Amino acid sequence: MTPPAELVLASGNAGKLAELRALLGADRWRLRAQSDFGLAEVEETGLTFVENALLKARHAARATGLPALADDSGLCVDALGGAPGLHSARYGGGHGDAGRNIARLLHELDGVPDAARTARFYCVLVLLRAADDPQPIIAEGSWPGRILAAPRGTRGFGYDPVFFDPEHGCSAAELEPAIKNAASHRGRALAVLRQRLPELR
Ligand SMILES: O=c1nc[nH]c2c1ncn2[C@H]1C[C@H](O)[C@@H](COP(=O)(O)OP(=O)(O)OP(=O)(O)O)O1
Ligand SMILES: [Mg+2]
Repeated sequence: MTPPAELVLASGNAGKLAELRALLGADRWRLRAQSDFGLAEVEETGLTFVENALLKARHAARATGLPALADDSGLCVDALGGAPGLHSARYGGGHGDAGRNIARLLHELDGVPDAARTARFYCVLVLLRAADDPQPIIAEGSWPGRILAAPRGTRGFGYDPVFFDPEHGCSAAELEPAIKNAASHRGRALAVLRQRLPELR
């Protein structure tokens, strides 16, 4: 039995690492956190989710010499013209401060009726087999829902407490991790990535 191949996750987000580890399974790939290598986060100067994910994957692959998987994702709210979108991590002013991000989102949506609070989580995954891989594998996934008036649930991370999943009738933060992974933008993107990379099947 060949040992699982090592893959560095080009992310500083513990919630993404946990979900991608669960989604990939430990038998075929050993997903290493970039923090294991003391890697600082790269500045996300891209104008699209794809560009940012490519930036992150290239940076981690170069620094570690390993194949790299990056995730750039965000919450796109229709009533806000798709915002916070690419800027989801810094929407509240800090970086990755879910409390401030949610507080600003609820403020911006104050008075907007339920029917007009539609949104979707969006995720782009990029896998590079090596830093100079000329054919990055790119996959995307989208999860439709709507924004609650107040947070519900304690599971997951980021905007999960205010993201209502109509299919399950609860917030993403009220879902068991395996159920969220089966429904989420990240789970859907990984399913597409698997189809494009035999080694992931
Ligand atoms: O399943 C999710 N459930 C809740 N919130 C989520 C999810 N997926 C992304 N998000 C939010 C978190 C962050 O505010 C932004 C991603 O920003 P994004 O730059 O891709 O991630 P990040 O800065 O947290 O870590 P990193 O860039 O190192 O991967 O969207
Ligand atoms: Mg980021």
